[in-house]
Amino acid sequence: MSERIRRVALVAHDNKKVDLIDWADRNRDVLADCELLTTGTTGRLVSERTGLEVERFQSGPLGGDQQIGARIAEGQVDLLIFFWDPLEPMSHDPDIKALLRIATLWNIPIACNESSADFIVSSPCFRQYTRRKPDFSAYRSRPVAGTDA
Ligand SMILES: O=C(CO)COP(=O)(O)O
Repeated sequence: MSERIRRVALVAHDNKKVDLIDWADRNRDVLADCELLTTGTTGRLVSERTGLEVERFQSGPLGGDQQIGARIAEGQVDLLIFFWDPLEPMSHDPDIKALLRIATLWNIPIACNESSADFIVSSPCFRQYTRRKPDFSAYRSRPVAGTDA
């Protein structure tokens, strides 16, 4: 069944927030048609600038990346736009890696900068796409030495 990108997670580090809110403003019409999930400060800035409604989680350092990662694992996110900062070390680096890892694992499209975000929203796949959902059934029931007969 073909689907459209509907649930979009928006996250940006402080040095990239201006880039993200400018991008969101430029793509306001596209995003108005989507459910937006955001980390705390990013969400406040996006909604202040665009007037769009967003579902805001905790700020990244307080667990917001993990909350979005959990939504991805639950199959509730279609696209991750995450303008992370490649020049600054972050206190919550493990959470950032985890978010990027879980999005990769679940085959979610990820844009880490403006150019990639532009490519994704202008792609025909944005409107109609069948994302292959990975099959992890082997992980749910794999045999573990010493525990299985
Ligand atoms: O730190 C973040 C992502 O790792 C973003 O968090 P904020 O949107 O709360 O600044």
